[in-house]
Amino acid sequence: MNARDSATAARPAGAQAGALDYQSGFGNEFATEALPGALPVGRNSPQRCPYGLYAEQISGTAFTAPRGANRRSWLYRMRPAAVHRPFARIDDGLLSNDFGALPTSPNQLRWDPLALPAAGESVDFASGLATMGGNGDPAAMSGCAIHVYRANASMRERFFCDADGELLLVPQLGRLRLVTELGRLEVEPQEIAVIPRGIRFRVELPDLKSEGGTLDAARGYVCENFGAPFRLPDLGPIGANGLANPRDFLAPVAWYEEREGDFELVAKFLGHLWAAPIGHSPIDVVAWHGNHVPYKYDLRRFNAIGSISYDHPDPSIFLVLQSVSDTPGVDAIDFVIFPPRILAMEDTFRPPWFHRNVASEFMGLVHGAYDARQGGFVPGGASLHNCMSGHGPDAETFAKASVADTCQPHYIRDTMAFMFETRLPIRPTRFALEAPELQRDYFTCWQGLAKHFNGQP
Ligand SMILES: O=C(O)Cc1cc(O)ccc1O
Ligand SMILES: [Fe+2]
Repeated sequence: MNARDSATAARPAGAQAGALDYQSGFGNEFATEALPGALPVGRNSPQRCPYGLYAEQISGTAFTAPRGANRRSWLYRMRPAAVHRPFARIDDGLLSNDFGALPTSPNQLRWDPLALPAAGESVDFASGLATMGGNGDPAAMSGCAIHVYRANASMRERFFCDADGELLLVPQLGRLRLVTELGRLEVEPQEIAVIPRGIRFRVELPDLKSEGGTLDAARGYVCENFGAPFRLPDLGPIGANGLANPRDFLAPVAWYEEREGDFELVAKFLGHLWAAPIGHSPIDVVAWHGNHVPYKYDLRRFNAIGSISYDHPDPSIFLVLQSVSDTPGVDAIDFVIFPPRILAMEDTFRPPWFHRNVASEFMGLVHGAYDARQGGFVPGGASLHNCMSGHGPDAETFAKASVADTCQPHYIRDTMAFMFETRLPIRPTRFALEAPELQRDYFTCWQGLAKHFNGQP
């Protein structure tokens, strides 16, 4: 096997080995080259590209999508993406888009952190994906699947790509180093990454003991978005700044590896996994430009906006990214976070209110504790409150918050919960419903909410 990469070939003077470079801004028209002059100037497809590279376009939206929503990138690479042997079906493992396999109940559901791979088995990111639930259909390009990944091996000879949707990755345990066609990104817990539909990548796990770190395995959550690519929401009366600010989104710079060998390209297509032999690394893009790009975002940079008078606002105030549906004002998916913040509302029951929503809520916890439910929801765990399922603070939280001093600010520190909130109900998979981690007694957290009504005002 012959191997070379662009960090060793073209590291700028003074750049630290291992530290990655990024370009900043959400949805920008980026331009980057790992070798000087590799990016054609003034046209996308010259008769002969510099360095003998091939020009290739990848589109993420319809060619005719309005300019503000249009996503595509031009890649200048050693071999076109077409160069691989035919794909054949492989075992889907715990990945599934069969969302109707078991009846979806209206019950509140919650899971303990999902078990990490056993020491004896080698599981990489692609084979460690387990689907918790989802809705819609990748063939209809609408809806989403919600997965967890549990992995204890880096991908080096295997590459993954998802034709069914873009991948929103939420690491909870251990960093991910995403080596993509467009360059490299490193994300740690409390950061997220988005890999656009179709982009090929492999995942290294730098925190594993086998890689010089301290962990036996990595774990995190994934929202696989079959529909319109995630975008930043409009801010309305909030103004020109706030929530997730565009400049905090980071895209990679061009980076390539020149490797030949007996590699495998795994593709997710129409809900199933396929694999093709490939004789070279597809991470061979020397230069690119465009806006169909992977990106990362540090959730700790989120500018949380809330009530400074009274009442607990709707959680849409914590919207990071949205995937819009065909109905104006109704998102197919909202990615919402519950970051550290200061509660100042006076004469208010400050935690989330009791509620039933038309949208469906899958929640995960990356760090710390969640203010609405004191016990049982722990980092790496998950909950699902589907359309119209009643939920809210547990009995313990209700008791405390009902007598709290609301003349004092309350500092919520050390927390990072998130929600994949979807327009359609989320149907849990067989894996999720039969998992030993499913908390069969979850409903009991509300049973202590006694009747206090006594006919007196
Ligand atoms: O159910 C939850 O804990 C999430 C949530 C939080 C909030 O502040 C308001 C509504 C809501 O669904
Ligand atoms: Fe909720």
